[in-house]
Amino acid sequence: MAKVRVHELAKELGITSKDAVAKLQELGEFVRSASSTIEAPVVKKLRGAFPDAVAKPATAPARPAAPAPSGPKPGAAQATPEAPAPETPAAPSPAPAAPSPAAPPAAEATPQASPFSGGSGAEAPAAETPAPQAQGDQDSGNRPGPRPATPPAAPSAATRPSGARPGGAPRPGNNPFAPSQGMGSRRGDTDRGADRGADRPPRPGNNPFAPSQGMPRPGRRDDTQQRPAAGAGGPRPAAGAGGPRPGAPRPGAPRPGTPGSRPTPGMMPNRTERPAAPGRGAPGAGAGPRRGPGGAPNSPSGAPAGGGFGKGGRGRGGTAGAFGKGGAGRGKQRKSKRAKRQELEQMSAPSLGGVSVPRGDGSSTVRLRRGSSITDFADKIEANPAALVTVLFHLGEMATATQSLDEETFEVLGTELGYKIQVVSPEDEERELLSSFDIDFDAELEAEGDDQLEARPPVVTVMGHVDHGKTRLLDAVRNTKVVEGEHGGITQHIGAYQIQHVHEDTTRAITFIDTPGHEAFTAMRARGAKVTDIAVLVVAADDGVMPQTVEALNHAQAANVPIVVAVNKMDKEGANPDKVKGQLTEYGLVPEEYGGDTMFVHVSALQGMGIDELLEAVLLTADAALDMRANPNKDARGIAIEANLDRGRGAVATVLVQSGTLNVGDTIVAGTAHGRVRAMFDENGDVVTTAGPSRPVQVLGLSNVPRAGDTFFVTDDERTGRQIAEKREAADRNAALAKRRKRISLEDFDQAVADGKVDTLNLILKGDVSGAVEALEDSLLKIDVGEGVQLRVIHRGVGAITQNDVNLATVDNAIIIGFNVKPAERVADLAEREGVDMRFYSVIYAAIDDIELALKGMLKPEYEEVQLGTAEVREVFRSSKVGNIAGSIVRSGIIRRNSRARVLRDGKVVGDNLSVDSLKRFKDDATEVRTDFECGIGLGSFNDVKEGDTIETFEMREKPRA
Ligand SMILES: Nc1nc2c(ncn2[C@@H]2O[C@H](COP(=O)(O)OP(=O)(O)OP(=O)(O)O)[C@@H](O)[C@H]2O)c(=O)[nH]1
Repeated sequence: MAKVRVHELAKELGITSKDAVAKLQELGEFVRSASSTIEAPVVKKLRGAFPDAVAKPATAPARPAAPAPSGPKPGAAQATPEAPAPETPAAPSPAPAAPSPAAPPAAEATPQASPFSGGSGAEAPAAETPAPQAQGDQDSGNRPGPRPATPPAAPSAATRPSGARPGGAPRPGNNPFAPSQGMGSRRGDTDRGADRGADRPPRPGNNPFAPSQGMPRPGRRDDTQQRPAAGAGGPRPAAGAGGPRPGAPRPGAPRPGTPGSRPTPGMMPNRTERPAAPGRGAPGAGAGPRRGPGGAPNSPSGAPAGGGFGKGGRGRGGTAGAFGKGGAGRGKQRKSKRAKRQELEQMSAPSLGGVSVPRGDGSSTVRLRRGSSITDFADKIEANPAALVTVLFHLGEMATATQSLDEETFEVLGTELGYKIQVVSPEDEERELLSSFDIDFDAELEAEGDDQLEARPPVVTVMGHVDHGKTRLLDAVRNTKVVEGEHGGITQHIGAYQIQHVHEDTTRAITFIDTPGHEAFTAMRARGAKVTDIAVLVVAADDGVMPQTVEALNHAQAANVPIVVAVNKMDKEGANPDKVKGQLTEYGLVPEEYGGDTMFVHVSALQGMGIDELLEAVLLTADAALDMRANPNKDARGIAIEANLDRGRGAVATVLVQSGTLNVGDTIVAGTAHGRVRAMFDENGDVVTTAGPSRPVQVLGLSNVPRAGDTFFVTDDERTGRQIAEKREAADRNAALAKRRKRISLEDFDQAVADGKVDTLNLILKGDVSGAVEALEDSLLKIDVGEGVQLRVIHRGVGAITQNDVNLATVDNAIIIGFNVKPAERVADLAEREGVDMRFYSVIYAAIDDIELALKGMLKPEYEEVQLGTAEVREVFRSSKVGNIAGSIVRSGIIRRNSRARVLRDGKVVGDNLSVDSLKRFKDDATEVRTDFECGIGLGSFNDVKEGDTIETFEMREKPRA
């Protein structure tokens, strides 16, 4: 005969299992739980201990003493207030009472069960534990209580064997868990069966833990419990029935292995109760609480059916859901962990604009190349680019994820997120690029000893105010020397030339950059190139110091270039060199006779007077202030001075060798151009085969045209040259994209001031006549600009807007005002590339108004509607896919895809604010269709188009002011 179980005996004796277990322990007999089997002598002992006990039939109705089980449960006491009801119904079944010694935790689990009843059970973690057996019956498990429960119930049944129920005498041979009876494999059934124990208690000998019955081994149960993936998504609840097992996480405590201090989603306030759910406890315990609360609503009588999941779907759902999670296998569980980790990360990240992005510690530096985009930045900090776009938007800047951004924008974003942004300077970028090819010019220079250096000619740039005679002076120098030289005459202009001058009985060479004005200087400086050793500042003696004179000297001084002043037009009447000297003293150029160190030379470019003195002064200044030496015995390095594309010869570049010697046949890379030097010419058009330091030569053989200021050097092979050129090109492209965003524009000037980016509105004024320019400047300077902001005209001039103006605007963040003048196309392109705002006016007051409004932050762009074309609808084709297509003929102008549109019928607007979403010529997509051509026009979701309608297309253009 099968051994009897404690609860069966308890029932027989009319006592609770708990009492039975307690008594047994008292008697010195150790039993693990109410479901433990006991030997005959022990049975006898227990019977002896309750001599008066009257055995009750197993089928007897639940004892009214039912509460007893819940009573002793410590957990019951802790049951959440909302869930008292469940406790009572739970009572009928003493099973959950789990008074068995093995189940002390169950007691605690009970209160934890209450959340089930609380309705949050949908995610009841309880389910996790029994999961192994849940195998796929998630659905049914999710359904409300009345449905037959799913099989994995076994574990719960295990700990609350139905036999424990009062009166639930085991029916021999009846195995409620047996699959053969259509129950055993379904968890709900088992639960129910357990609850229903009074009716169908498992017969003695029936082992609900038997793996053969699809139940988890007790041992496995623990395994399951230890699995961290709390199905409910919250922190693992205390091990269900087992209460907090040693080593098991406290309810609400972070999971082991998770960053303990960080909150988990499950710890969020609205979920705090969930962890208290028992589900993850030992199966039995889990069942207990579930049944407890559940019993009430569904089965007032405490009838088992649905009792265990009394709270209907919630309880069950929770169980099944948890089963589902747990039972769905490790894959699902892992996913859950991952999801949680992500959630955790999200929670620890700052949220701006509703998105979460990782935050830096304020000191971590992120290096970005010029022209980097949000995506590049996101890559570096492992963030979602879209989230960064949102953050930036909330910081008041709009950009797409792939749009190149300028340094300021990155700084704003970086500061917000706790990162220091370091946009690599062009020089650093170049250095990094070259170091990736094992080229380090700095180290090379340092390694050069004095013995390797040889004297080289100074390189001179002539600068000065417009019309003060720069060109004439350069010509004078060249002509004088050419006349004196052996050559028949200079045949071409190559951007630079070298002359020889006898100085203190030695013939010395001087190289002149033959590009008058600031152009070469500013353009090269803008690229970080230093070509000029000495600047000759030309000041017309009859005109004195003018704004561009000041600008020129400012540039030269900023570049640390010594200045020699050529006081020109000395032949003219009214020439007043002393006035010039006096004026320049104010700018730090003090003549030697006044005790300073600046050489002033009186010249007349027109008459060729004072040229030798000027050259003398240049050499003296060079000797005094500079170390004019370079190593000629190495591969050449230098700078491109100017370049052009020649029809017959291809790219022709004038380069100035700065150190080393350039030879025909060398492979060079100059900016984004590369190639082998096919031939070299000097300024006289003569072929040269070598060019040493400070020597300008024209070079043939480059792949394309380098820009003025691009550095060049000799590479070991063509491949290296090509690779460097390509990398530079990519970097330039990015940088150019970054600049597309306007540096500063009138519309956003107030914002720039508010952001502290600027405090001065720099203007460059260009006009058709000097009177207008002066009048404009006077009026502008009279504008009341308010506090904290300044208005500065950094340059004014007569004539078209030149590249030089744009370069100046680039350097000084200025806005160019054109009064009755426009820039040449290439200049406009340059301005576009450099992000320089240019504005054109023909009425002075309009310009003044705009500047005034900009300073007050009130200048906003105005748009006007410009009609593009009209089309007459001839036939409407209906398409379920793309909506109606208007087969039309263009009557005027053009119909352009994506332009705005409206539909007119008998002169009345029947559809407005539309856009030409699709445009076809026959079957082909078209960007635009011209007058008298037929086309198919799709107006998006607007389908109310009819034959005879007119489709009018237009676009909004920024209205020119003035
Ligand atoms: N009398 C006199 N006229 C001179 C002298 N140098 C230049 N000029 C005249 O001044 C005018 C301007 O000379 P440029 O050499 O074109 O002046 P610039 O500074 O190069 O002018 P931009 O190229 O417009 O900046 C010309 O008409 C010259 O003939 C000089 O020494 N004496």
